[in-house]
Amino acid sequence: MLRRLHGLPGVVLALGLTVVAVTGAVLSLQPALDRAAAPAVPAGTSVAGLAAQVAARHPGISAIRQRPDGSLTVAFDDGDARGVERVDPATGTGLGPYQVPETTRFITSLHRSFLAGDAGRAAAGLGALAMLALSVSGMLLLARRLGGAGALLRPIRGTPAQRWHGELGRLAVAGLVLSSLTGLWMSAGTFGLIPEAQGIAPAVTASGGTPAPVGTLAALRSVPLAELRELSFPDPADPTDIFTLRTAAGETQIDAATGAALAFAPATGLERINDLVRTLHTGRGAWLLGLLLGLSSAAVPMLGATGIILWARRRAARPRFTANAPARGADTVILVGSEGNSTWGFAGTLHAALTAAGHRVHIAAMNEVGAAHLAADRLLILTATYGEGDAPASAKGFLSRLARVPGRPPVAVLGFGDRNFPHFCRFAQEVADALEAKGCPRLLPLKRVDRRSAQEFAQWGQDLGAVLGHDLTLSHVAEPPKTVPLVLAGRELYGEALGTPVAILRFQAPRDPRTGTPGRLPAFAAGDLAGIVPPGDTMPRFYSLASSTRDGVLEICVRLREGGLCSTFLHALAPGGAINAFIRENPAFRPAAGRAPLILVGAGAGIGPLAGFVRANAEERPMHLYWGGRSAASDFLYEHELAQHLAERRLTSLKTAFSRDVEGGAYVQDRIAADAPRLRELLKQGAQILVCGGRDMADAVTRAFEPVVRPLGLDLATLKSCGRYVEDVY
Ligand SMILES: Cc1cc2nc3c(=O)[nH]c(=O)nc-3n(C[C@H](O)[C@H](O)[C@H](O)COP(=O)(O)O)c2cc1C
Repeated sequence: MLRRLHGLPGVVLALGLTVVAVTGAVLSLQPALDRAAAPAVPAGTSVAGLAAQVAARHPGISAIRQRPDGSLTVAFDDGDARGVERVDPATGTGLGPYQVPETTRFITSLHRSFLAGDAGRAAAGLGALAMLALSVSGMLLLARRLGGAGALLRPIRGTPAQRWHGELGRLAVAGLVLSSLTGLWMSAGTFGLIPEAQGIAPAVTASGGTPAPVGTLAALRSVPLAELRELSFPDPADPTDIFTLRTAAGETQIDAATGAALAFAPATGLERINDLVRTLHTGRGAWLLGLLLGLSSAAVPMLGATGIILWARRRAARPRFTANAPARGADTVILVGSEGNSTWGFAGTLHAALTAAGHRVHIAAMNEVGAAHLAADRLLILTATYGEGDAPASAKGFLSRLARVPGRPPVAVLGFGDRNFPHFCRFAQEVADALEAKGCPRLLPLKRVDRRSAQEFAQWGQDLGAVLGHDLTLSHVAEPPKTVPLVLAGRELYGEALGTPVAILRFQAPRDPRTGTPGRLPAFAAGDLAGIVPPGDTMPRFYSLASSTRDGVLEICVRLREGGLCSTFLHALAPGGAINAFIRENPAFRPAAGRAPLILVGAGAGIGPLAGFVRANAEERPMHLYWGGRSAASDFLYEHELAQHLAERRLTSLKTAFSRDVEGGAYVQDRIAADAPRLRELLKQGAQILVCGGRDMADAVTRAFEPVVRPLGLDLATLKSCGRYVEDVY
């Protein structure tokens, strides 16, 4: 719901809001410029003093105004000359005619009404309402993503578009909320939705005597010039007319002959609110606030652009289902937890089979769980597991939402995972436990599907059919991922002497056969994953990328595994040989933004993405690499490149450990333990730790880091939860 409120309306309104925000940002400069240009109002000058000086030059003076930026203007009609003139507050001398530049007038009109009169003014008012809704829903979404309102200042992880959108959003949100609230108030005033602010001045009777010189009037002599808002002069032809003086406190009517204050109408509460709202919206009279509001508004085009990218990506990734029954009234609800979309494919097969069997079936992402889903006759949950047994993207918010949603339908949970991971289907287990704790009866025991096995899925379908009392045949044919062809451009082989060959493979896009021009690589960054489908199989294998598109090659490190279909295929590939691959973004495994030091830890082929991070470090951010191999002579991957990076300061320090070397015989975790004091110093500076390699190495490294971080009052769980300890483990 929240995402729907934020997503599509944001995209639709992006252009209109950009116009309002950019013009607002330009106008916000005005108060600071005006303030710099306006002559200072000298202390000790009274309204009477200035009025006398100006009246001496302009016998037909009708009003003096002090504008919010502090400048003074005089309206006059002297018979031969008339107009509005700026005056020096110290001497009352004229500073030239007052006029708003044509460009400012144009920008103001664009800002207030899109140059379209009342209809445009109404649209701008609705725009302010939309901006308010987008700001609030955006912050709620960010809080949900970062782990609650208390976590709103945590580092934001994800793709560049996600990071920019989140960072800019939280920087600008206060200014945008203030601008939109005050803009809404002013719009409501324009359309008469707020009652008249002005108090009613009491009826007074002037003495009718001969007007005294304005400089002598007591009620004007007692008011400092700095407090003046406006002084209206009496009509010289009407002896009963009076002076009207407006200050922030209210309106005073003054006898032109005696100089006595005849009546005082204090400013109403509404007038004071209007004044405050105008100041808070325009920054006039508060130039610094104006600039801050302007900066917030200037973020809107970028927020719009990154928002559109995020929305389009989410839309493209969302699977489509024909005949999805509405959630309300569905007898069966399928909720899906997926990151790479394959689980959606299985869920689609299940949806179609159940619908064909006569059920009303609704399918949705686990993150969307709501009361209508839990009101169904039965709930079927299909979910993948990632990382340390974590939730996939479409299920990240499920457990926290589940606790708040009422309803206890009978459930069956089907986990999708990979037995090669130590936490096989751990998230599915957590979901099943949470549902049981909530009191949902179990329709079927938790079932785990290994590596997308169509047979295991079909078996579960039979079990489900037995419970439902009808046949349920689930024949799922996985949709192959969209791959691009790549050709091997170069290879380096290490570790042969040890019987554990590791190859660095560099691929390029094939050349155009007609023109011979090099093809374009897909977009990727070091640390993302390349999915490679070996010939004769449908299951992709994932390899961490050691390069980014900018390097002009797709580079991976592959260890030859005994009986491994894909690694055998890749090691046998000759230069010019072709593969089919696709990119899976891996935003969780990237250096955090900023200049805090990075501690990179890896072993064997796990050096790939770490070498990629170092290679991309042109800005010489402190990077410390700990890497473990078997033998310095045989499998020191990237040896020469790393030496060059050290010389160029892309790499700050390198510590290696070789397990098979006679004098060394050490592992990477030994280097961590030995370097504890230095690592503690780096962690005090906010260092982030990135670990890549096999599961056993990663566990040993975790154990080695525990005593390193403990004296700092830290623990690895905390570092992991805020993205300062991230792993890419296989
Ligand atoms: C980076 C990565 C991490 C994974 N971590 C686990 C894990 O910890 N436990 C597990 O059982 N499966 C793990 N898997 C396997 C996925 O859960 C499995 O491939 C699943 O079918 C993916 O479904 P999806 O395409 O819908 O996201 C992981 C896969 C990848 C690519």
